Amino acid sequence: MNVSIVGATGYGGLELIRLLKNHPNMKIASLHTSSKFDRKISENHTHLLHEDFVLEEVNPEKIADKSDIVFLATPSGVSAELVSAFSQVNVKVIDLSGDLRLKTPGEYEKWYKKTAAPQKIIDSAVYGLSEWNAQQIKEANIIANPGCYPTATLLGLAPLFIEGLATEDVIIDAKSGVSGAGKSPSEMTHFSDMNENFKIYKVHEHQHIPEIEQQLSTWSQNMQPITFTTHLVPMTRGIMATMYVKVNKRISTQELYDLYQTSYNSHPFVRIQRSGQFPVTKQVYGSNFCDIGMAYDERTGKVTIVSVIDNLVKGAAGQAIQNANIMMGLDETAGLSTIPIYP
Ligand SMILES: NC(=O)C1=CN([C@@H]2O[C@H](COP(=O)(O)OP(=O)(O)OC[C@H]3O[C@@H](n4cnc5c(N)ncnc54)[C@H](OP(=O)(O)O)[C@@H]3O)[C@@H](O)[C@H]2O)C=CC1
Ligand SMILES: CC(=O)N[C@@H](CCC(=O)OP(=O)(O)O)C(=O)O
Repeated sequence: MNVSIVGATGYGGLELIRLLKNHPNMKIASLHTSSKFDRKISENHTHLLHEDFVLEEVNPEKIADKSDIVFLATPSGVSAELVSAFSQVNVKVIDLSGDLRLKTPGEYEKWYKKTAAPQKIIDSAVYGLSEWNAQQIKEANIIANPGCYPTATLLGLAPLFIEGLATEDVIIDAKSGVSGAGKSPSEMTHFSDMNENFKIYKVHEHQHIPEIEQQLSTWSQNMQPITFTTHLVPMTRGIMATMYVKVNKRISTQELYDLYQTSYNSHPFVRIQRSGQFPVTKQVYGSNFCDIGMAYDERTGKVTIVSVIDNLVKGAAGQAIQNANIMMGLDETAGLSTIPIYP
């Protein structure tokens, strides 16, 4: 089947190209951006030196003529505008931005400070947390691919919430590599400001707070606001979310491990660390894995959970392809079974 990528020159789009190159059932039919039309993608991205793709402008009808699926790897605000046109032609949409994730347009406008997509489109978009929403993803025409931090966080919290063990006291302390901020340089990501530095940012105002709360509230009736902080660390890729959850009964670390193993044993991209051990970001680098470790603290009655992903793969392009596989009835691992890059 054929696919097109809008936003192909961005970090998420380039990662889609890298992964789709080895996909056994999907072929890239066209690449699109808002600039550099008719130029080869390799002109600016020399790692693609021998790839012949020529960049095109965005024309939904022409894209639908060529492709079965379009990936929108565009900044927030863009797909809210584009998606209506795509919904009127015969093509499935996977949106990597935050535009279609929040079910209430007012919430989107409050956190993203942009105009929301039409309610009808938001209603029809399925939240693409692959491991927990596969049934709906199979039937969807529009997927809202989860954010990078929410992917790591929600996969790490799901078993505790679904099992009814979590209480209202949830703290999520998350860190990201700089590619999470996209390709445009800014003061925050400038090398000399970033190198040998460690920064907290968007305190109490990160746009992923409502996304995480929205999904947690589908698993738990008495959801309370979460504490969620984000940090930028001097590495290119990788997210680590360290989570602290007060549980409503004593549970051993071995029992927790058994719960997580059972929850994820049919999900090839979630790997549970040996009991009492914790993952590092490098063990998932360049791969679609989410690795999780956890332990119970007898002194506080809290569980510490650590979840790591590559923000550009499981946090963006990889999960988008996993969702495309599920939507199209393919093996969910198709094109994604690469081993992480190490060292
Ligand atoms: N980076 C990450 O780790 C993650 C990103 N995301 C989300 O995925 C989306 C893409 O992120 P990322 O790749 O990092 O962003 P980048 O800023 O790196 O890339 C954005 C891309 O969108 C294109 N673009 C911008 N405006 C338009 C437009 N009006 N029409 C068509 N194309 C347009 C740009 O093209 P050009 O400049 O060539 O015109 C560029 O190719 C964002 O919404 C982001 O929040 C989600 C999870 C993780
Ligand atoms: C390191 C870094 O800056 N990361 C970005 C993640 C952006 C993102 O993925 O945002 P949406 O998917 O919600 O558009 C951030 O914290 O805003």
